[in-house]
Amino acid sequence: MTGKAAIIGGGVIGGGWAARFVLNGWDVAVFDPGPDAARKLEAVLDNARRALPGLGDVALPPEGRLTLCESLAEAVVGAAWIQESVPERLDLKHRVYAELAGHVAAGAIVGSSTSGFKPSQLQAGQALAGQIVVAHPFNPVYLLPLVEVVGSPANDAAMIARACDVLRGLGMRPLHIKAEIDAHIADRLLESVWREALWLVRDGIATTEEIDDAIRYGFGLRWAQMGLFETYRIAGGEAGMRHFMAQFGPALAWPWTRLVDVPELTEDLITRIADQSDAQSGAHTIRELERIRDANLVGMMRALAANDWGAGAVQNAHDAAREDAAGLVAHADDLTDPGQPVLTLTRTVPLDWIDYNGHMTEARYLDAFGQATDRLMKMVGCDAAYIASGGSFFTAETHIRHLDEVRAGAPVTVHTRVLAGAGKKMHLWHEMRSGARLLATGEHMLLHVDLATRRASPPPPAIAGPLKRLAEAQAAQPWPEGAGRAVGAPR
Ligand SMILES: NC(=O)C1=CN([C@@H]2O[C@H](COP(=O)(O)OP(=O)(O)OC[C@H]3O[C@@H](n4cnc5c(N)ncnc54)[C@H](O)[C@@H]3O)[C@@H](O)[C@H]2O)C=CC1
Ligand SMILES: C[N+](C)(C)CC(=O)CC(=O)[O-]
Repeated sequence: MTGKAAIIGGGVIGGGWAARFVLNGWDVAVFDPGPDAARKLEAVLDNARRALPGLGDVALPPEGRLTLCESLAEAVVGAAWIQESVPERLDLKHRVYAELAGHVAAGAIVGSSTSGFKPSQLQAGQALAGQIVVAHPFNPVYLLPLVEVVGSPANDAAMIARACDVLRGLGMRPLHIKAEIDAHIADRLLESVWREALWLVRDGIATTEEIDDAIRYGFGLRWAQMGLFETYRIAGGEAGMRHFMAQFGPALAWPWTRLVDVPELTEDLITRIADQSDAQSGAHTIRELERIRDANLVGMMRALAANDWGAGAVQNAHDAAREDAAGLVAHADDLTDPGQPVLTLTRTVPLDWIDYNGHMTEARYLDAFGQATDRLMKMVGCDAAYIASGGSFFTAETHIRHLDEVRAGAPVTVHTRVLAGAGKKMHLWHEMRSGARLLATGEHMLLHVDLATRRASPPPPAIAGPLKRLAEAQAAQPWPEGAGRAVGAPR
């Protein structure tokens, strides 16, 4: 699902929204009267282009068109989604909604990025009330999937469901919060940790860096993949959550937190925090820190995707929903021209595939060819259900030729030929390209295996049939240059 989105306010968050929409194929119009808006928007987009396209295993659609508009009215013409991302001031947000009222289409959704206002506060006195909904994202909006969606009685359920569908189409994870509350869910949690941290700095107990270390070397990593309660369930040992509650429940009555108290943000405290933060991170510009953060997030989220877990599972669902549009065919018998090499991979080189030479590292060629092999297996019927039933293919031999280099952010495809597919054997030939450039070839011999005995065995007809048909259809193609070759000079 694509269309046109209008972003009102193109700062940290509006810029992130613009990037998420545009990189998912939407046309985007931004209105921001700030003098520096165009430069800041480009800087966010540059970083987003570097990080997001490689996050998933399936290529994103071609980028939409991005326009910076002179007026709010111009930006919202024809927009199906308007995302208000102006500063966190209710009077300002109200002024924006009032101006939108004459220009927004009847079915359009007006999402607000507000960190803390309730939807009924945003909607109060507004002609567009029924169209306004909280859509609270997390920075960087182009990478993090969570978006808190909060409506009020003024919104009908179908509109909220439609809003969630649009957000899912952008690869996001809408969390529909059923009751209105100041600061929604996530900012309540963040605010409580922040308050506690401010006390620790104010009282001279820890520096900003020590507090960050306490998070990032420990529980921050746990939270990133399991959150709070699932983590504590495990901390209760085999007896689980009840035991955890019994052990740590009494601590709730002890002075472990100053949560109800807020330290006064005196000039002295602000200066202390700003100075400590400069000492901690001042060696990097904000844009450099964003790139470091993005590379870390991409690596972590791709690790989560490998386990189909949490934020990684959201990315996998987005990839799966995009397969058709990216030209990937589900089953070999559905190919329009099975005589041609089959598209088995179309993706962007992700940040975590790059090595010290500044190009895609050798192990990732095998990773990419492995993904292509997995798809070919699936296409001939060797899918997850079949593997769970006790059969699969094992790779017996691989020969990769590295012919040209490729850098992060480059689009790559793999097309695959079945050189032989009979009996227990499946002989594959992969060609990896970036555009017309041939980057690598991969030749792989696989054997069908009975997973109970771990021994080679002939595949059942449901797999042998499609594999044989594909091999026969491609047999007329000339033998690929380089196939069957040994490494090094002939002896
Ligand atoms: N910064 C963050 O970490 C997060 C912020 N938010 C929320 O997103 C919203 C925006 O915050 P940021 O992007 O951080 O602020 P920001 O200050 O980076 O950007 C706000 C932008 O709005 C523009 N602006 C001001 N008045 C405008 C108007 N009348 N029409 C159009 N544009 C106008 C400004 O020129 C500026 O570029 C706030 O509601 C905030 O609570 C939500 C999630 C995270
Ligand atoms: C600090 N903050 C309240 C603006 C944070 C958010 O709203 C969400 C985030 O990205 O952390």
